[in-house]
Amino acid sequence: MTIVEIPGSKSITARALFLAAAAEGSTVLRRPLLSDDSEGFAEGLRALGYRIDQQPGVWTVEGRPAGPAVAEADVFCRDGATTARFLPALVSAGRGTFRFDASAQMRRRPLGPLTGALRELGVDLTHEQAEGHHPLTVRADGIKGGALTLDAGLSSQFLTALLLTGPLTADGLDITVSDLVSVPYVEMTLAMMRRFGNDARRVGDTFHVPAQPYRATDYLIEPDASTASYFLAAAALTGRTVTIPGLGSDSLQGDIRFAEVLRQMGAEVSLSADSVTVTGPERLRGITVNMRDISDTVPTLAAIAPFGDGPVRIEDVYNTRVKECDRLAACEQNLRAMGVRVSTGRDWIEIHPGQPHAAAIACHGDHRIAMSFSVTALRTPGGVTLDDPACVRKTFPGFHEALSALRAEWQL
Ligand SMILES: O=C(O)C1=C[C@@H](OP(=O)(O)O)[C@@H](O)[C@H](O)C1
Ligand SMILES: C=C(OP(=O)(O)O)C(=O)O
Repeated sequence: MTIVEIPGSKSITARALFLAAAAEGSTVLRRPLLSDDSEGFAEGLRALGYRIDQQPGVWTVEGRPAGPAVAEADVFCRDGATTARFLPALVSAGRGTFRFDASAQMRRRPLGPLTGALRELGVDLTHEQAEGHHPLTVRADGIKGGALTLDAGLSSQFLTALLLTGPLTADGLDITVSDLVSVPYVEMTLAMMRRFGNDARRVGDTFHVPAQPYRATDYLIEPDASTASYFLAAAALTGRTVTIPGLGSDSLQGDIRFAEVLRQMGAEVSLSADSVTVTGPERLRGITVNMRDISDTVPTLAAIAPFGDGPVRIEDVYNTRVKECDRLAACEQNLRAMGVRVSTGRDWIEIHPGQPHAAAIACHGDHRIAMSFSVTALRTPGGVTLDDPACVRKTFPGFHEALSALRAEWQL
């Protein structure tokens, strides 16, 4: 049995930073993620005048319920969609002129439903180039609040940004959503808002957010369940056993359900409140699975799918086409390059059984493509080469070292 320590959750770290910045008092965050996304989020807050003390394993954030400490700022959001979507909403509830830009990759990703909603709430927001994309400028003068509608079919992060901001408005928000994807991330948002003292709740398709101030707290960040998926998949693929401590049925992260997907494929899975263990079967089974709730693990599943005894079909994942890259297209391209038969439609991918051969993998600057196909390499004679191995820094800079340690232990 191999124990793998997984770094902190990207999504929980981003929310915790937002909530701590907006809370009355000083918040202690334990075991935050150290990666490009989380560093970028913290750097963005600092540019807005928030004070964050970063010690190894412990970040302390001085909250400012009234909003940014500066009247003007320029924030670069790197590749992080949580930074690029949550921070413009945060500043909108404050006062001042704030410009946001992001990497070329992030500039391509959608923002329109969120900026449209902020405008509906009276926020003066202008896009500098393409409508609905970075760069943008917010001239903020507080938000009164009220009712609004939101299309969350491309990303749940639009809703999370508004939910997190709701308590900072004068009257609170009532947000009615359509076509919501990635529901577990919204449940995570509500659960974390509760931990910081706000009783936002969902009734049907409407989210009610009272203007109830956030209070500082002491918050322990869980290991990242999407990152865990690569190590659980590695066990499933090689017939080994991997245990991940700190991540189990009590997790706030929907992606822990990836273990259930592996169970359907024949792996032995045991889940306690705070750990998960996966043992790979003799032969993986082909399955059909809807991954709308856990779409960050689509590339992980696609990468081990050729080793099934029948086709693996992944459905209802259109929005994986607007992530760091078009992930259905990237999975299709790379599996084909390895000689695997694969087909895709608007919101699905189907992968047929076959032994992959060595190939050069096009990462498209996407950490999940790089990490997923590194797992395929464990059972690919000749392995793979990645055109951009460093792109894993977005969520797990130490990924390659961690996977090499597994290889060494398993003598692969
Ligand atoms: O809110 C979050 O922290 C996230 C929500 C999901 O995005 P979508 O809602 O765009 O699917 C997920 O893919 C992303 O990695 C993190
Ligand atoms: C989609 C992802 O990130 P982001 O927060 O940039 O959307 C991801 O980490 O897979």
